[in-house]
Amino acid sequence: MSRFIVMTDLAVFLRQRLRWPALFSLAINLALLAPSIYMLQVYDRVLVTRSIETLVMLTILTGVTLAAFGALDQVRSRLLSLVGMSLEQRFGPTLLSHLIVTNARQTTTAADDGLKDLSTLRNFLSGTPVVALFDAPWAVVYVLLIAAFDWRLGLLAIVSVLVLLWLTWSNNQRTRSGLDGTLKEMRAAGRWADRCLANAEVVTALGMSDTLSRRWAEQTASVHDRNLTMGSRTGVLSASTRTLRQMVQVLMMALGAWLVIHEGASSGVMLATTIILGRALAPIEQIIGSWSAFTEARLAFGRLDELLAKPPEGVVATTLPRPQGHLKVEGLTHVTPDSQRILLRQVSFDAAPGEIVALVGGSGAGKTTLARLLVGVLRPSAGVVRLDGADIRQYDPRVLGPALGYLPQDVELFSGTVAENIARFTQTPENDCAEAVIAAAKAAGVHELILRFPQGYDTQVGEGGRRLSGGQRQRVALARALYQAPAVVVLDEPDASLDSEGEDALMHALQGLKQRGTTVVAVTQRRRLLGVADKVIVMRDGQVERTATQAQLQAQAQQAQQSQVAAAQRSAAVVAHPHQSRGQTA
Ligand SMILES: Nc1ncnc2c1ncn2[C@@H]1O[C@H](COP(=O)(O)OP(=O)(O)OP(=O)(O)O)[C@@H](O)[C@H]1O
Repeated sequence: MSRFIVMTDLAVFLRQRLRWPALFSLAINLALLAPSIYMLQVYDRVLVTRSIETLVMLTILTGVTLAAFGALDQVRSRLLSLVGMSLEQRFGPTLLSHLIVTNARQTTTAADDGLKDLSTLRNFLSGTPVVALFDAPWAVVYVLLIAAFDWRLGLLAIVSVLVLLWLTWSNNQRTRSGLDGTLKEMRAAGRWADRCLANAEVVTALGMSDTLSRRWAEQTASVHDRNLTMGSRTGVLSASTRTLRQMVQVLMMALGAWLVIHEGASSGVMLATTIILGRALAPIEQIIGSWSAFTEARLAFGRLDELLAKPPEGVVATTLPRPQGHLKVEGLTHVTPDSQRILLRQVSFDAAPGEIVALVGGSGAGKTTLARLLVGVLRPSAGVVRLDGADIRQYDPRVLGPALGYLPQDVELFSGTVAENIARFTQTPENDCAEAVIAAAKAAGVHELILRFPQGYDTQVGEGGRRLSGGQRQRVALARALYQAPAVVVLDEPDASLDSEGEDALMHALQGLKQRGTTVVAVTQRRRLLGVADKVIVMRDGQVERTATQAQLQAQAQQAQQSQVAAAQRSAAVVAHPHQSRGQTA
């Protein structure tokens, strides 16, 4: 169905919420006619009748109307700010969830752009340019009013409005693509700076701050150049619009004066129509003056609308029960969405509850990619990951999330306490999850370590978990992966930063998972972990090179040991009886 027929949530929300400010604009624009009517009455009535009483009455009435205008204008601004705020509250969480998922799937390079778009739209709604947008349609009413006084004055007003509208349109055509490009480049430069700041540690240690800053300056310089060109174009247009408006008002006055002289029209009409025309043209002039704000808001709305129009991932009508952990991987292939590079090709294997599968292989073999596909972070280009027979995409994320444990290669914790991180931030005032948190920590063999922290489970881990050491972070993250006893646990190099105590704890944790019937898939390079694996999958260039069971591995190891022993015996025999050995060989 066409998107023009189906109004998206965002469009519906804005349409509903902007109704009130639009209604206030009606009252405000009516009130703004007061000075023109006042002038008309003073010239045509008060000065003719010389009635002070009428003058006082008219002045009081106009004063009251203008005071009402002031109050209404304030309320309208407040309403618009409220719309902006509620926009962020209403769509912020949905948008962030969308962005987290799209960022994890690597289908976008700009996760935070959506939130920036939302604040652009909010700022636009709270600013002055939007007011001009509400006032601009009133130009039609003002022009008709002028025409009601005299058709020639009306004609001049129509021509002036049309010329200004044409200038606005041509400005849009000329700056549109340029502004789009500049805004995109500005965002890319902003993201570059954000990455530099996020990696401040390595940037400082390696003395890269000057070179990276220079790269950022180069990126922004071209944007500034284009901004300058665009700004001067808009500036020229804005100045011509202002001049044109003044000239048109002079012309209006001149035509009015001509009508007064030749046709006996009232001088009140001449002044009133000039003021009304000024009112009609002001919002159009303002729109041209703040064109970049309009373009930014339009682009932000377009992007948000498109993003929010997509149904959120994982919405399923039939909720499947929590899986038991029967994992089956069928012909999994993954191609990067941007470069179309094949990272994984036709990978298949299965694992039963209580089995430990070790994924091994050289750097870049595709182990991490496979781990990401198993937990649904990446979506396969072909093939399927099944849990208890169902494609993992058929599960409601609220069911699948707690049933999965994932320890990524680069562990990041979130600012909060150790307990909050282990509980995946699910604590509520009614449920502090303490029992489940301690159970997970014990299962991960990290309980004692946490008790040694200054505030135990309530220790703040700092941004990204920086207040903990690499090994501590990894062990707390393992507890997070084991929170609420998931059915399947995927561990990407869980032993990477562990000391011998940590390794012992990990081995113990793996034995515990096995006993509890948890399915474990672990990427590893260490022999020790291979010792507890039921199955070892060797990967190479994104493909399964070989699969071996623990029995086969042990048989191989035994064979290797036997052949080593045999070789050693042969060498020993050669040393002891060199002539015999030579004779045998001959
Ligand atoms: N988003 C991406 N775009 C393009 N190539 C990618 C992307 N992610 C990973 N790769 C490439 O895919 C290949 C497999 O990467 P992966 O991280 O799965 O390897 P790995 O076996 O886990 O390696 P390591 O043991 O070094 O962590 C690598 O050659 C990597 O360069």
